Amino acid sequence: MSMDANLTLHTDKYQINMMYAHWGHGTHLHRAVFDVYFRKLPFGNGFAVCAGLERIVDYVRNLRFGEEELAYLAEQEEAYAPDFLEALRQFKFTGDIYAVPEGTVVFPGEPLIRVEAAVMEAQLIETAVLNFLNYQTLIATKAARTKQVAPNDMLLEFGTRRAQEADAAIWGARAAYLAGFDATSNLRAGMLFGIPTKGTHAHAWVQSHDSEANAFERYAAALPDQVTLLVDTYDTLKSGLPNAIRTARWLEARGKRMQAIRLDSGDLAYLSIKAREMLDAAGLPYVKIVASNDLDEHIIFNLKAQGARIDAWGVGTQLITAGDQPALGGVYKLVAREKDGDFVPVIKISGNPEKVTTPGVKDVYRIVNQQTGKAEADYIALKGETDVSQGERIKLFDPVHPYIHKYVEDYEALPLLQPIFQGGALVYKLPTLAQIREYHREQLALFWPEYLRKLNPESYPVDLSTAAWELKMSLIEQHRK
Ligand SMILES: Nc1ncnc2c1ncn2[C@@H]1O[C@H](COP(=O)(O)OP(=O)(O)OP(=O)(O)O)[C@@H](O)[C@H]1O
Ligand SMILES: O=P(O)(O)OC[C@H]1O[C@H](OP(=O)(O)OP(=O)(O)O)[C@H](O)[C@@H]1O
Ligand SMILES: O=C(O)c1cccnc1
Repeated sequence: MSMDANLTLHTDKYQINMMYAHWGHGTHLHRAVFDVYFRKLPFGNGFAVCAGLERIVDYVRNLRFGEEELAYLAEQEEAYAPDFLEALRQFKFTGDIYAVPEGTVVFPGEPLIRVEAAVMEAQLIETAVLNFLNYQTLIATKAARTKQVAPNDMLLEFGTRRAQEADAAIWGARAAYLAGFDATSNLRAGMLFGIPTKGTHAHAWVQSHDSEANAFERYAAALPDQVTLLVDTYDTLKSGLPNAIRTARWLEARGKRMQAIRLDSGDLAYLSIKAREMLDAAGLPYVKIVASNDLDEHIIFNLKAQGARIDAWGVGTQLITAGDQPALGGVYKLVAREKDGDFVPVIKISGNPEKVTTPGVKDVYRIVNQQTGKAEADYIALKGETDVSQGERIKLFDPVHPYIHKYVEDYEALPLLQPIFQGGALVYKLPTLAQIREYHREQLALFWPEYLRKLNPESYPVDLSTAAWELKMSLIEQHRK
């Protein structure tokens, strides 16, 4: 079997089964509209950072059932009819996709992607779209939290060895970078995406020499412009620091400057403060201090509160695995379907009000106050509602407590969903990763700090238009009868 990625069968079997059943009944080309959204923010954060679109675009463009895929499907116990497999041979994505650009600050309950396509096409892509979007958005959000506690420090992504396999490592590195990390240790992520790469050395380098002093010197001799020395193999303050200081002097004598030392165990606050004193006393104020060792945003925040003198943070396991919450629960829900040539809205009812879907084909607008330049709410309107897109007075109300409301008129409505595919053709120019990173930074500036803070943030309003709300209520009512 070739491992070259044809991702077309990167889907749940039930999608193919539904496609087959639609095909058998002749409904496979009926159009359907699906929304992608998540219901709950991860990590107790006040926002999420949308990521995954670039991978989704690549996936959708390359959807094809090749011989290997078709032969495999032919073996399945479902006994799919040969004519169905022939139809799959012709398959391509011919639908429309709208999506929120990567780096956008997003909130629960709002569509991040809208797929309008033949139901067979829309169904096939559900699994992969969620797989990409959920993971990358989760890691970008975790990275944004880390960036928030160390906004002016260097953040290094070190997670590959602990990541949930290879794709997670590289796409996680990319997600971390777009949300504010400065570099990754993964060279392939660097090569594929243009992320800056950085590397120090491991304990193995020190252990593979007779002495730490000798190890440091030989490392400095080999890479004199990129010297960061790991000082904790034997005794950080008694051995690692003095040896590193000697190496820095050795480099100075050759006209070079040592970049940094790295601390990877022990009390990082205490050790960094002591190390800073020793480096400064040795006339080496330019030598920076890197720390690593199971770091996350909480430990970094704590270390800073303790006065740690750390300039750069290597963050691995907790970031790349989103250790404290390893999944985002983004869902893909049918909101409208074609019937007699028209779209009719559909709903999914649930005893849990959060799980009742919002029917209809919808757009999402970010309502930005013209006076303050800050976002006031996101506003979900039915496609074709013109008051919001034309900046007329709109009513903002809490969909859970609709009596809490206000009217706004002095606003700019920024549409969040952008056309990505139209009739199967890519119509979106993918931004560069540098542009996404910059855009993400600008996004944060749109929000009041109370929505962004790491602990107990205010919840940002995501509102429905009156028409969208009434449609939802009427479908709920209809199903109660
Ligand atoms: N001053 C500090 N305040 C809070 N947490 C800290 C502080 N210093 C280090 N930590 C964190 O505490 C944890 C310490 O891990 P652990 O108990 O395994 O100690 P260690 O120093 O790594 O020991 P080992 O030598 O076995 O690696 C790490 O997550 C580290 O980042
Ligand atoms: O702690 P994380 O946030 O996951 O960051 C990555 C970790 O990976 C390395 O340790 P490892 O013990 O794998 O190798 P080493 O011998 O280089 O320390 C490095 O020293 C970090 O501690
Ligand atoms: O360069 C480093 O120091 C590094 C890279 C990956 C994991 N831990 C450390």
